[in-house]
Amino acid sequence: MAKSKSKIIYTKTDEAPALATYSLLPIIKTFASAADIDVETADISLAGRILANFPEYLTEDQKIADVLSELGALTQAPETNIIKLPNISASVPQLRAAIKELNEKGFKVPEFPEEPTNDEEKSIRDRYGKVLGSAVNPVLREGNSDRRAPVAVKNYAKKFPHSMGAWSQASRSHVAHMRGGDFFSSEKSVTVEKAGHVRIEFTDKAGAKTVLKERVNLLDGEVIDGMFMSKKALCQFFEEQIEDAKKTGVLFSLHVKATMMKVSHPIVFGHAVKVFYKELFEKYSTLFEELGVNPNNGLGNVYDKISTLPESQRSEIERDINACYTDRPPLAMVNSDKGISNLHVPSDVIVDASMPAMIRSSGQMWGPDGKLHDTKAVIPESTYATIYQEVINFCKTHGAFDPATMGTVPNVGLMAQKAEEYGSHDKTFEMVADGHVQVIDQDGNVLLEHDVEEGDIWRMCQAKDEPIRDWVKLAVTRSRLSGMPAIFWLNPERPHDAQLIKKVDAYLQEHDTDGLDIQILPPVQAIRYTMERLIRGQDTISVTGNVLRDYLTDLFPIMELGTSAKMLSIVPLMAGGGLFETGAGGSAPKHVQQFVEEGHLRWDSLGEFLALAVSLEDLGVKQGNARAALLAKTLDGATETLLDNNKSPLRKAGELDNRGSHFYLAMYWAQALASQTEDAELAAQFKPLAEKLASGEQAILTEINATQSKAADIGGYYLPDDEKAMAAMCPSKTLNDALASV
Ligand SMILES: NC(=O)C1=CN([C@@H]2O[C@H](COP(=O)(O)OP(=O)(O)OC[C@H]3O[C@@H](n4cnc5c(N)ncnc54)[C@H](OP(=O)(O)O)[C@@H]3O)[C@@H](O)[C@H]2O)C=CC1
Ligand SMILES: O=C(O)CCC(=O)C(=O)O
Ligand SMILES: [Mg+2]
Repeated sequence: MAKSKSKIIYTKTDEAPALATYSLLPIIKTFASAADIDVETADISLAGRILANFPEYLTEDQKIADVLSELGALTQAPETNIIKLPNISASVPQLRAAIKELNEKGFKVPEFPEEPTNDEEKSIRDRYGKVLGSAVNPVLREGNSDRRAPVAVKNYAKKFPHSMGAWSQASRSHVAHMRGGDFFSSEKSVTVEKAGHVRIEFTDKAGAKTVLKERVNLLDGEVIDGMFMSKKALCQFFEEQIEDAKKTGVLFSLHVKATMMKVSHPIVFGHAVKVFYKELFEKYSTLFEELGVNPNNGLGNVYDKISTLPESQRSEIERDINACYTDRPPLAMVNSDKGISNLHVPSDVIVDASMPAMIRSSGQMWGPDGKLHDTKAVIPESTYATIYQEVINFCKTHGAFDPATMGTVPNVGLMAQKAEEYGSHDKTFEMVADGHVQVIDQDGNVLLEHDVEEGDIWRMCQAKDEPIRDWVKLAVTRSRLSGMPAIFWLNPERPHDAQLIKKVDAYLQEHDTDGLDIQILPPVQAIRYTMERLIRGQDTISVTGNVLRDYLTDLFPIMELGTSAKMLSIVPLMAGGGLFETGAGGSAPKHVQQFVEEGHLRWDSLGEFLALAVSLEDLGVKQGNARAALLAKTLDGATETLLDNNKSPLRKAGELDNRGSHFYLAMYWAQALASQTEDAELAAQFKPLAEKLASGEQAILTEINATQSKAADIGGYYLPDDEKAMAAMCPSKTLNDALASV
């Protein structure tokens, strides 16, 4: 029987990585075809996902398949090999902007009904709910997370350390979190022995019952948690922190994850907006109600909604917005030139990336005056906020970390099957009245319960047993392979962690841990221990739940490497396949802005190079494709050469950018293939390309440079025009012709 072709699925996403793909994919396809590998693209962009969910609004030729669901199904097949680039986890303002662009391009998808008034609108709202926020990653991540800095990348960072802002002991920057009334203080957790199901029920003060969720299926040994955040405590906390920032003269900044925690965090964000602009929301409560202002979408939503009002009324409101600032502390700014603050939209400041960026800049953020200032970083939920204060304390005592000498902190993260908080969205509810929430099993036993008040955010989380077992195994495997200690960041005083610790203790027995240093420490101690080692150049694996996975895989890489985009980010799928994520960062919206204005894309595709190499290696091992293995080896060599020769993109127009960097990768890869001796046929195939690229170097760079320092037209933001984007991203005829000749 003929051996079936190997296949890599390469995702088409959004913003900077999508732009980079126009330039990188032709190179990847050229090389992969030599090993008989099909590289198939899969559109999981925000625009693509909107179109796939509303076929009946589209003409026949506008319809596209629901690729995300197809990929989700494929994660269960052992031969699956997916390269996943970062995508937009859309906030409501982003979703609206994408819908508007699609409408303008003739795709008649419906408006997003924020407050549906009839069944049809409700159904549209629900369907958009599947597109909103972090809607891709949880579908594809059917395995746990293995994120680390490859040795070559780490060595490069040590040799050419990026800048780190100095820390002063006099810094007044700090983290503020709640001391009560948050999820941490109300968490309850149980492990269910046998598979079954639960329902979530709310009973109001008058005894009337509402079923919040009819059925949640549970597997043997599943850990479930219930918890809530008190609206009163949260708003009081915001009030106190705003006052304190004003009194002490530091910037006020809010760090949440409204994109990934797509139900609970927009509500938290909205309360911050309402408290900060209290006088405004009080004075205009009726008008804002009529206009449909939703503070959960930020102050930007107020500006949007009042834009239709007559000039005089609008300027009065704008004056009142400005008046709020006199009694309030200065806000941390996203763009001080344009007056965009931290509270403008919920997707501009995302805690995983924003806190490390602040720590890297001496604990400071940009103020309204366009200067850096000490900052109060408000992270309401205390469960994980405490680790950032530890980092700040550490930097104040020891100074900034030094990328030239510091060790590394890889992460093994519990992530599979929507583990923990990041899978809680369909079980998160904003309480409509005071009352009582219960989680009741199939036999009528109450497993979890809480007294709640109107406006509280209640949620249930799940962590399944098999993923936990697989996570423990991955931690042991990584510790064995790397020789590094592995620390489970679990707090015995936290109910959920106490359940996990029992399982970790039990599952560790299934492995040979002789000679390994495996410990369980609460997060605050774990980070202290890790940092003490880190400044001595020692490496420590963090083994964490899903939220800390997210936080730490930006925090440490941003300090160690300058960006988390340079991480190897592997998800060994539990069904046997592989999901290879390209770094741990996001889709870098600022880079697109620069490309469109200046024709320079500073996006570094190193994450893509690394992911491609492990994806090829996986095909080599699992499908016995020797040429794939050779491509992997030579690609790794080419990436190292690229780093050694400093051919990563630089920041300014006129310097080497993403496209130029891709050219160098292609040249080094072709040269590595041409000079290897394991496969003479392959060497002969790539020799002419290697020669053409080497002799064409100046011409290629000149052709790319000619497009720099001027605006680039990509024909759209959420749905770029393929032809225009391709032309903008592949401007070198010499390079295009050379690739086509293979
Ligand atoms: N896996 C996924 O799908 C993920 C998706 N996201 C989504 O991405 C979007 C943006 O998120 P945000 O929090 O701003 O985080 P990003 O990681 O996208 O951006 C923060 C900064 O990190 C730097 N950066 C990130 N990637 C690269 C790269 N490849 N090369 C060079 N620099 C890079 C850039 O710094 P500088 O500007 O200094 O160059 C960038 O401005 C959001 O929609 C978010 O939901 C976020 C995380 C993961
Ligand atoms: O899915 C998302 O919204 C972000 C994912 C992320 O930040 C991560 O995996 O590190
Ligand atoms: Mg992250």
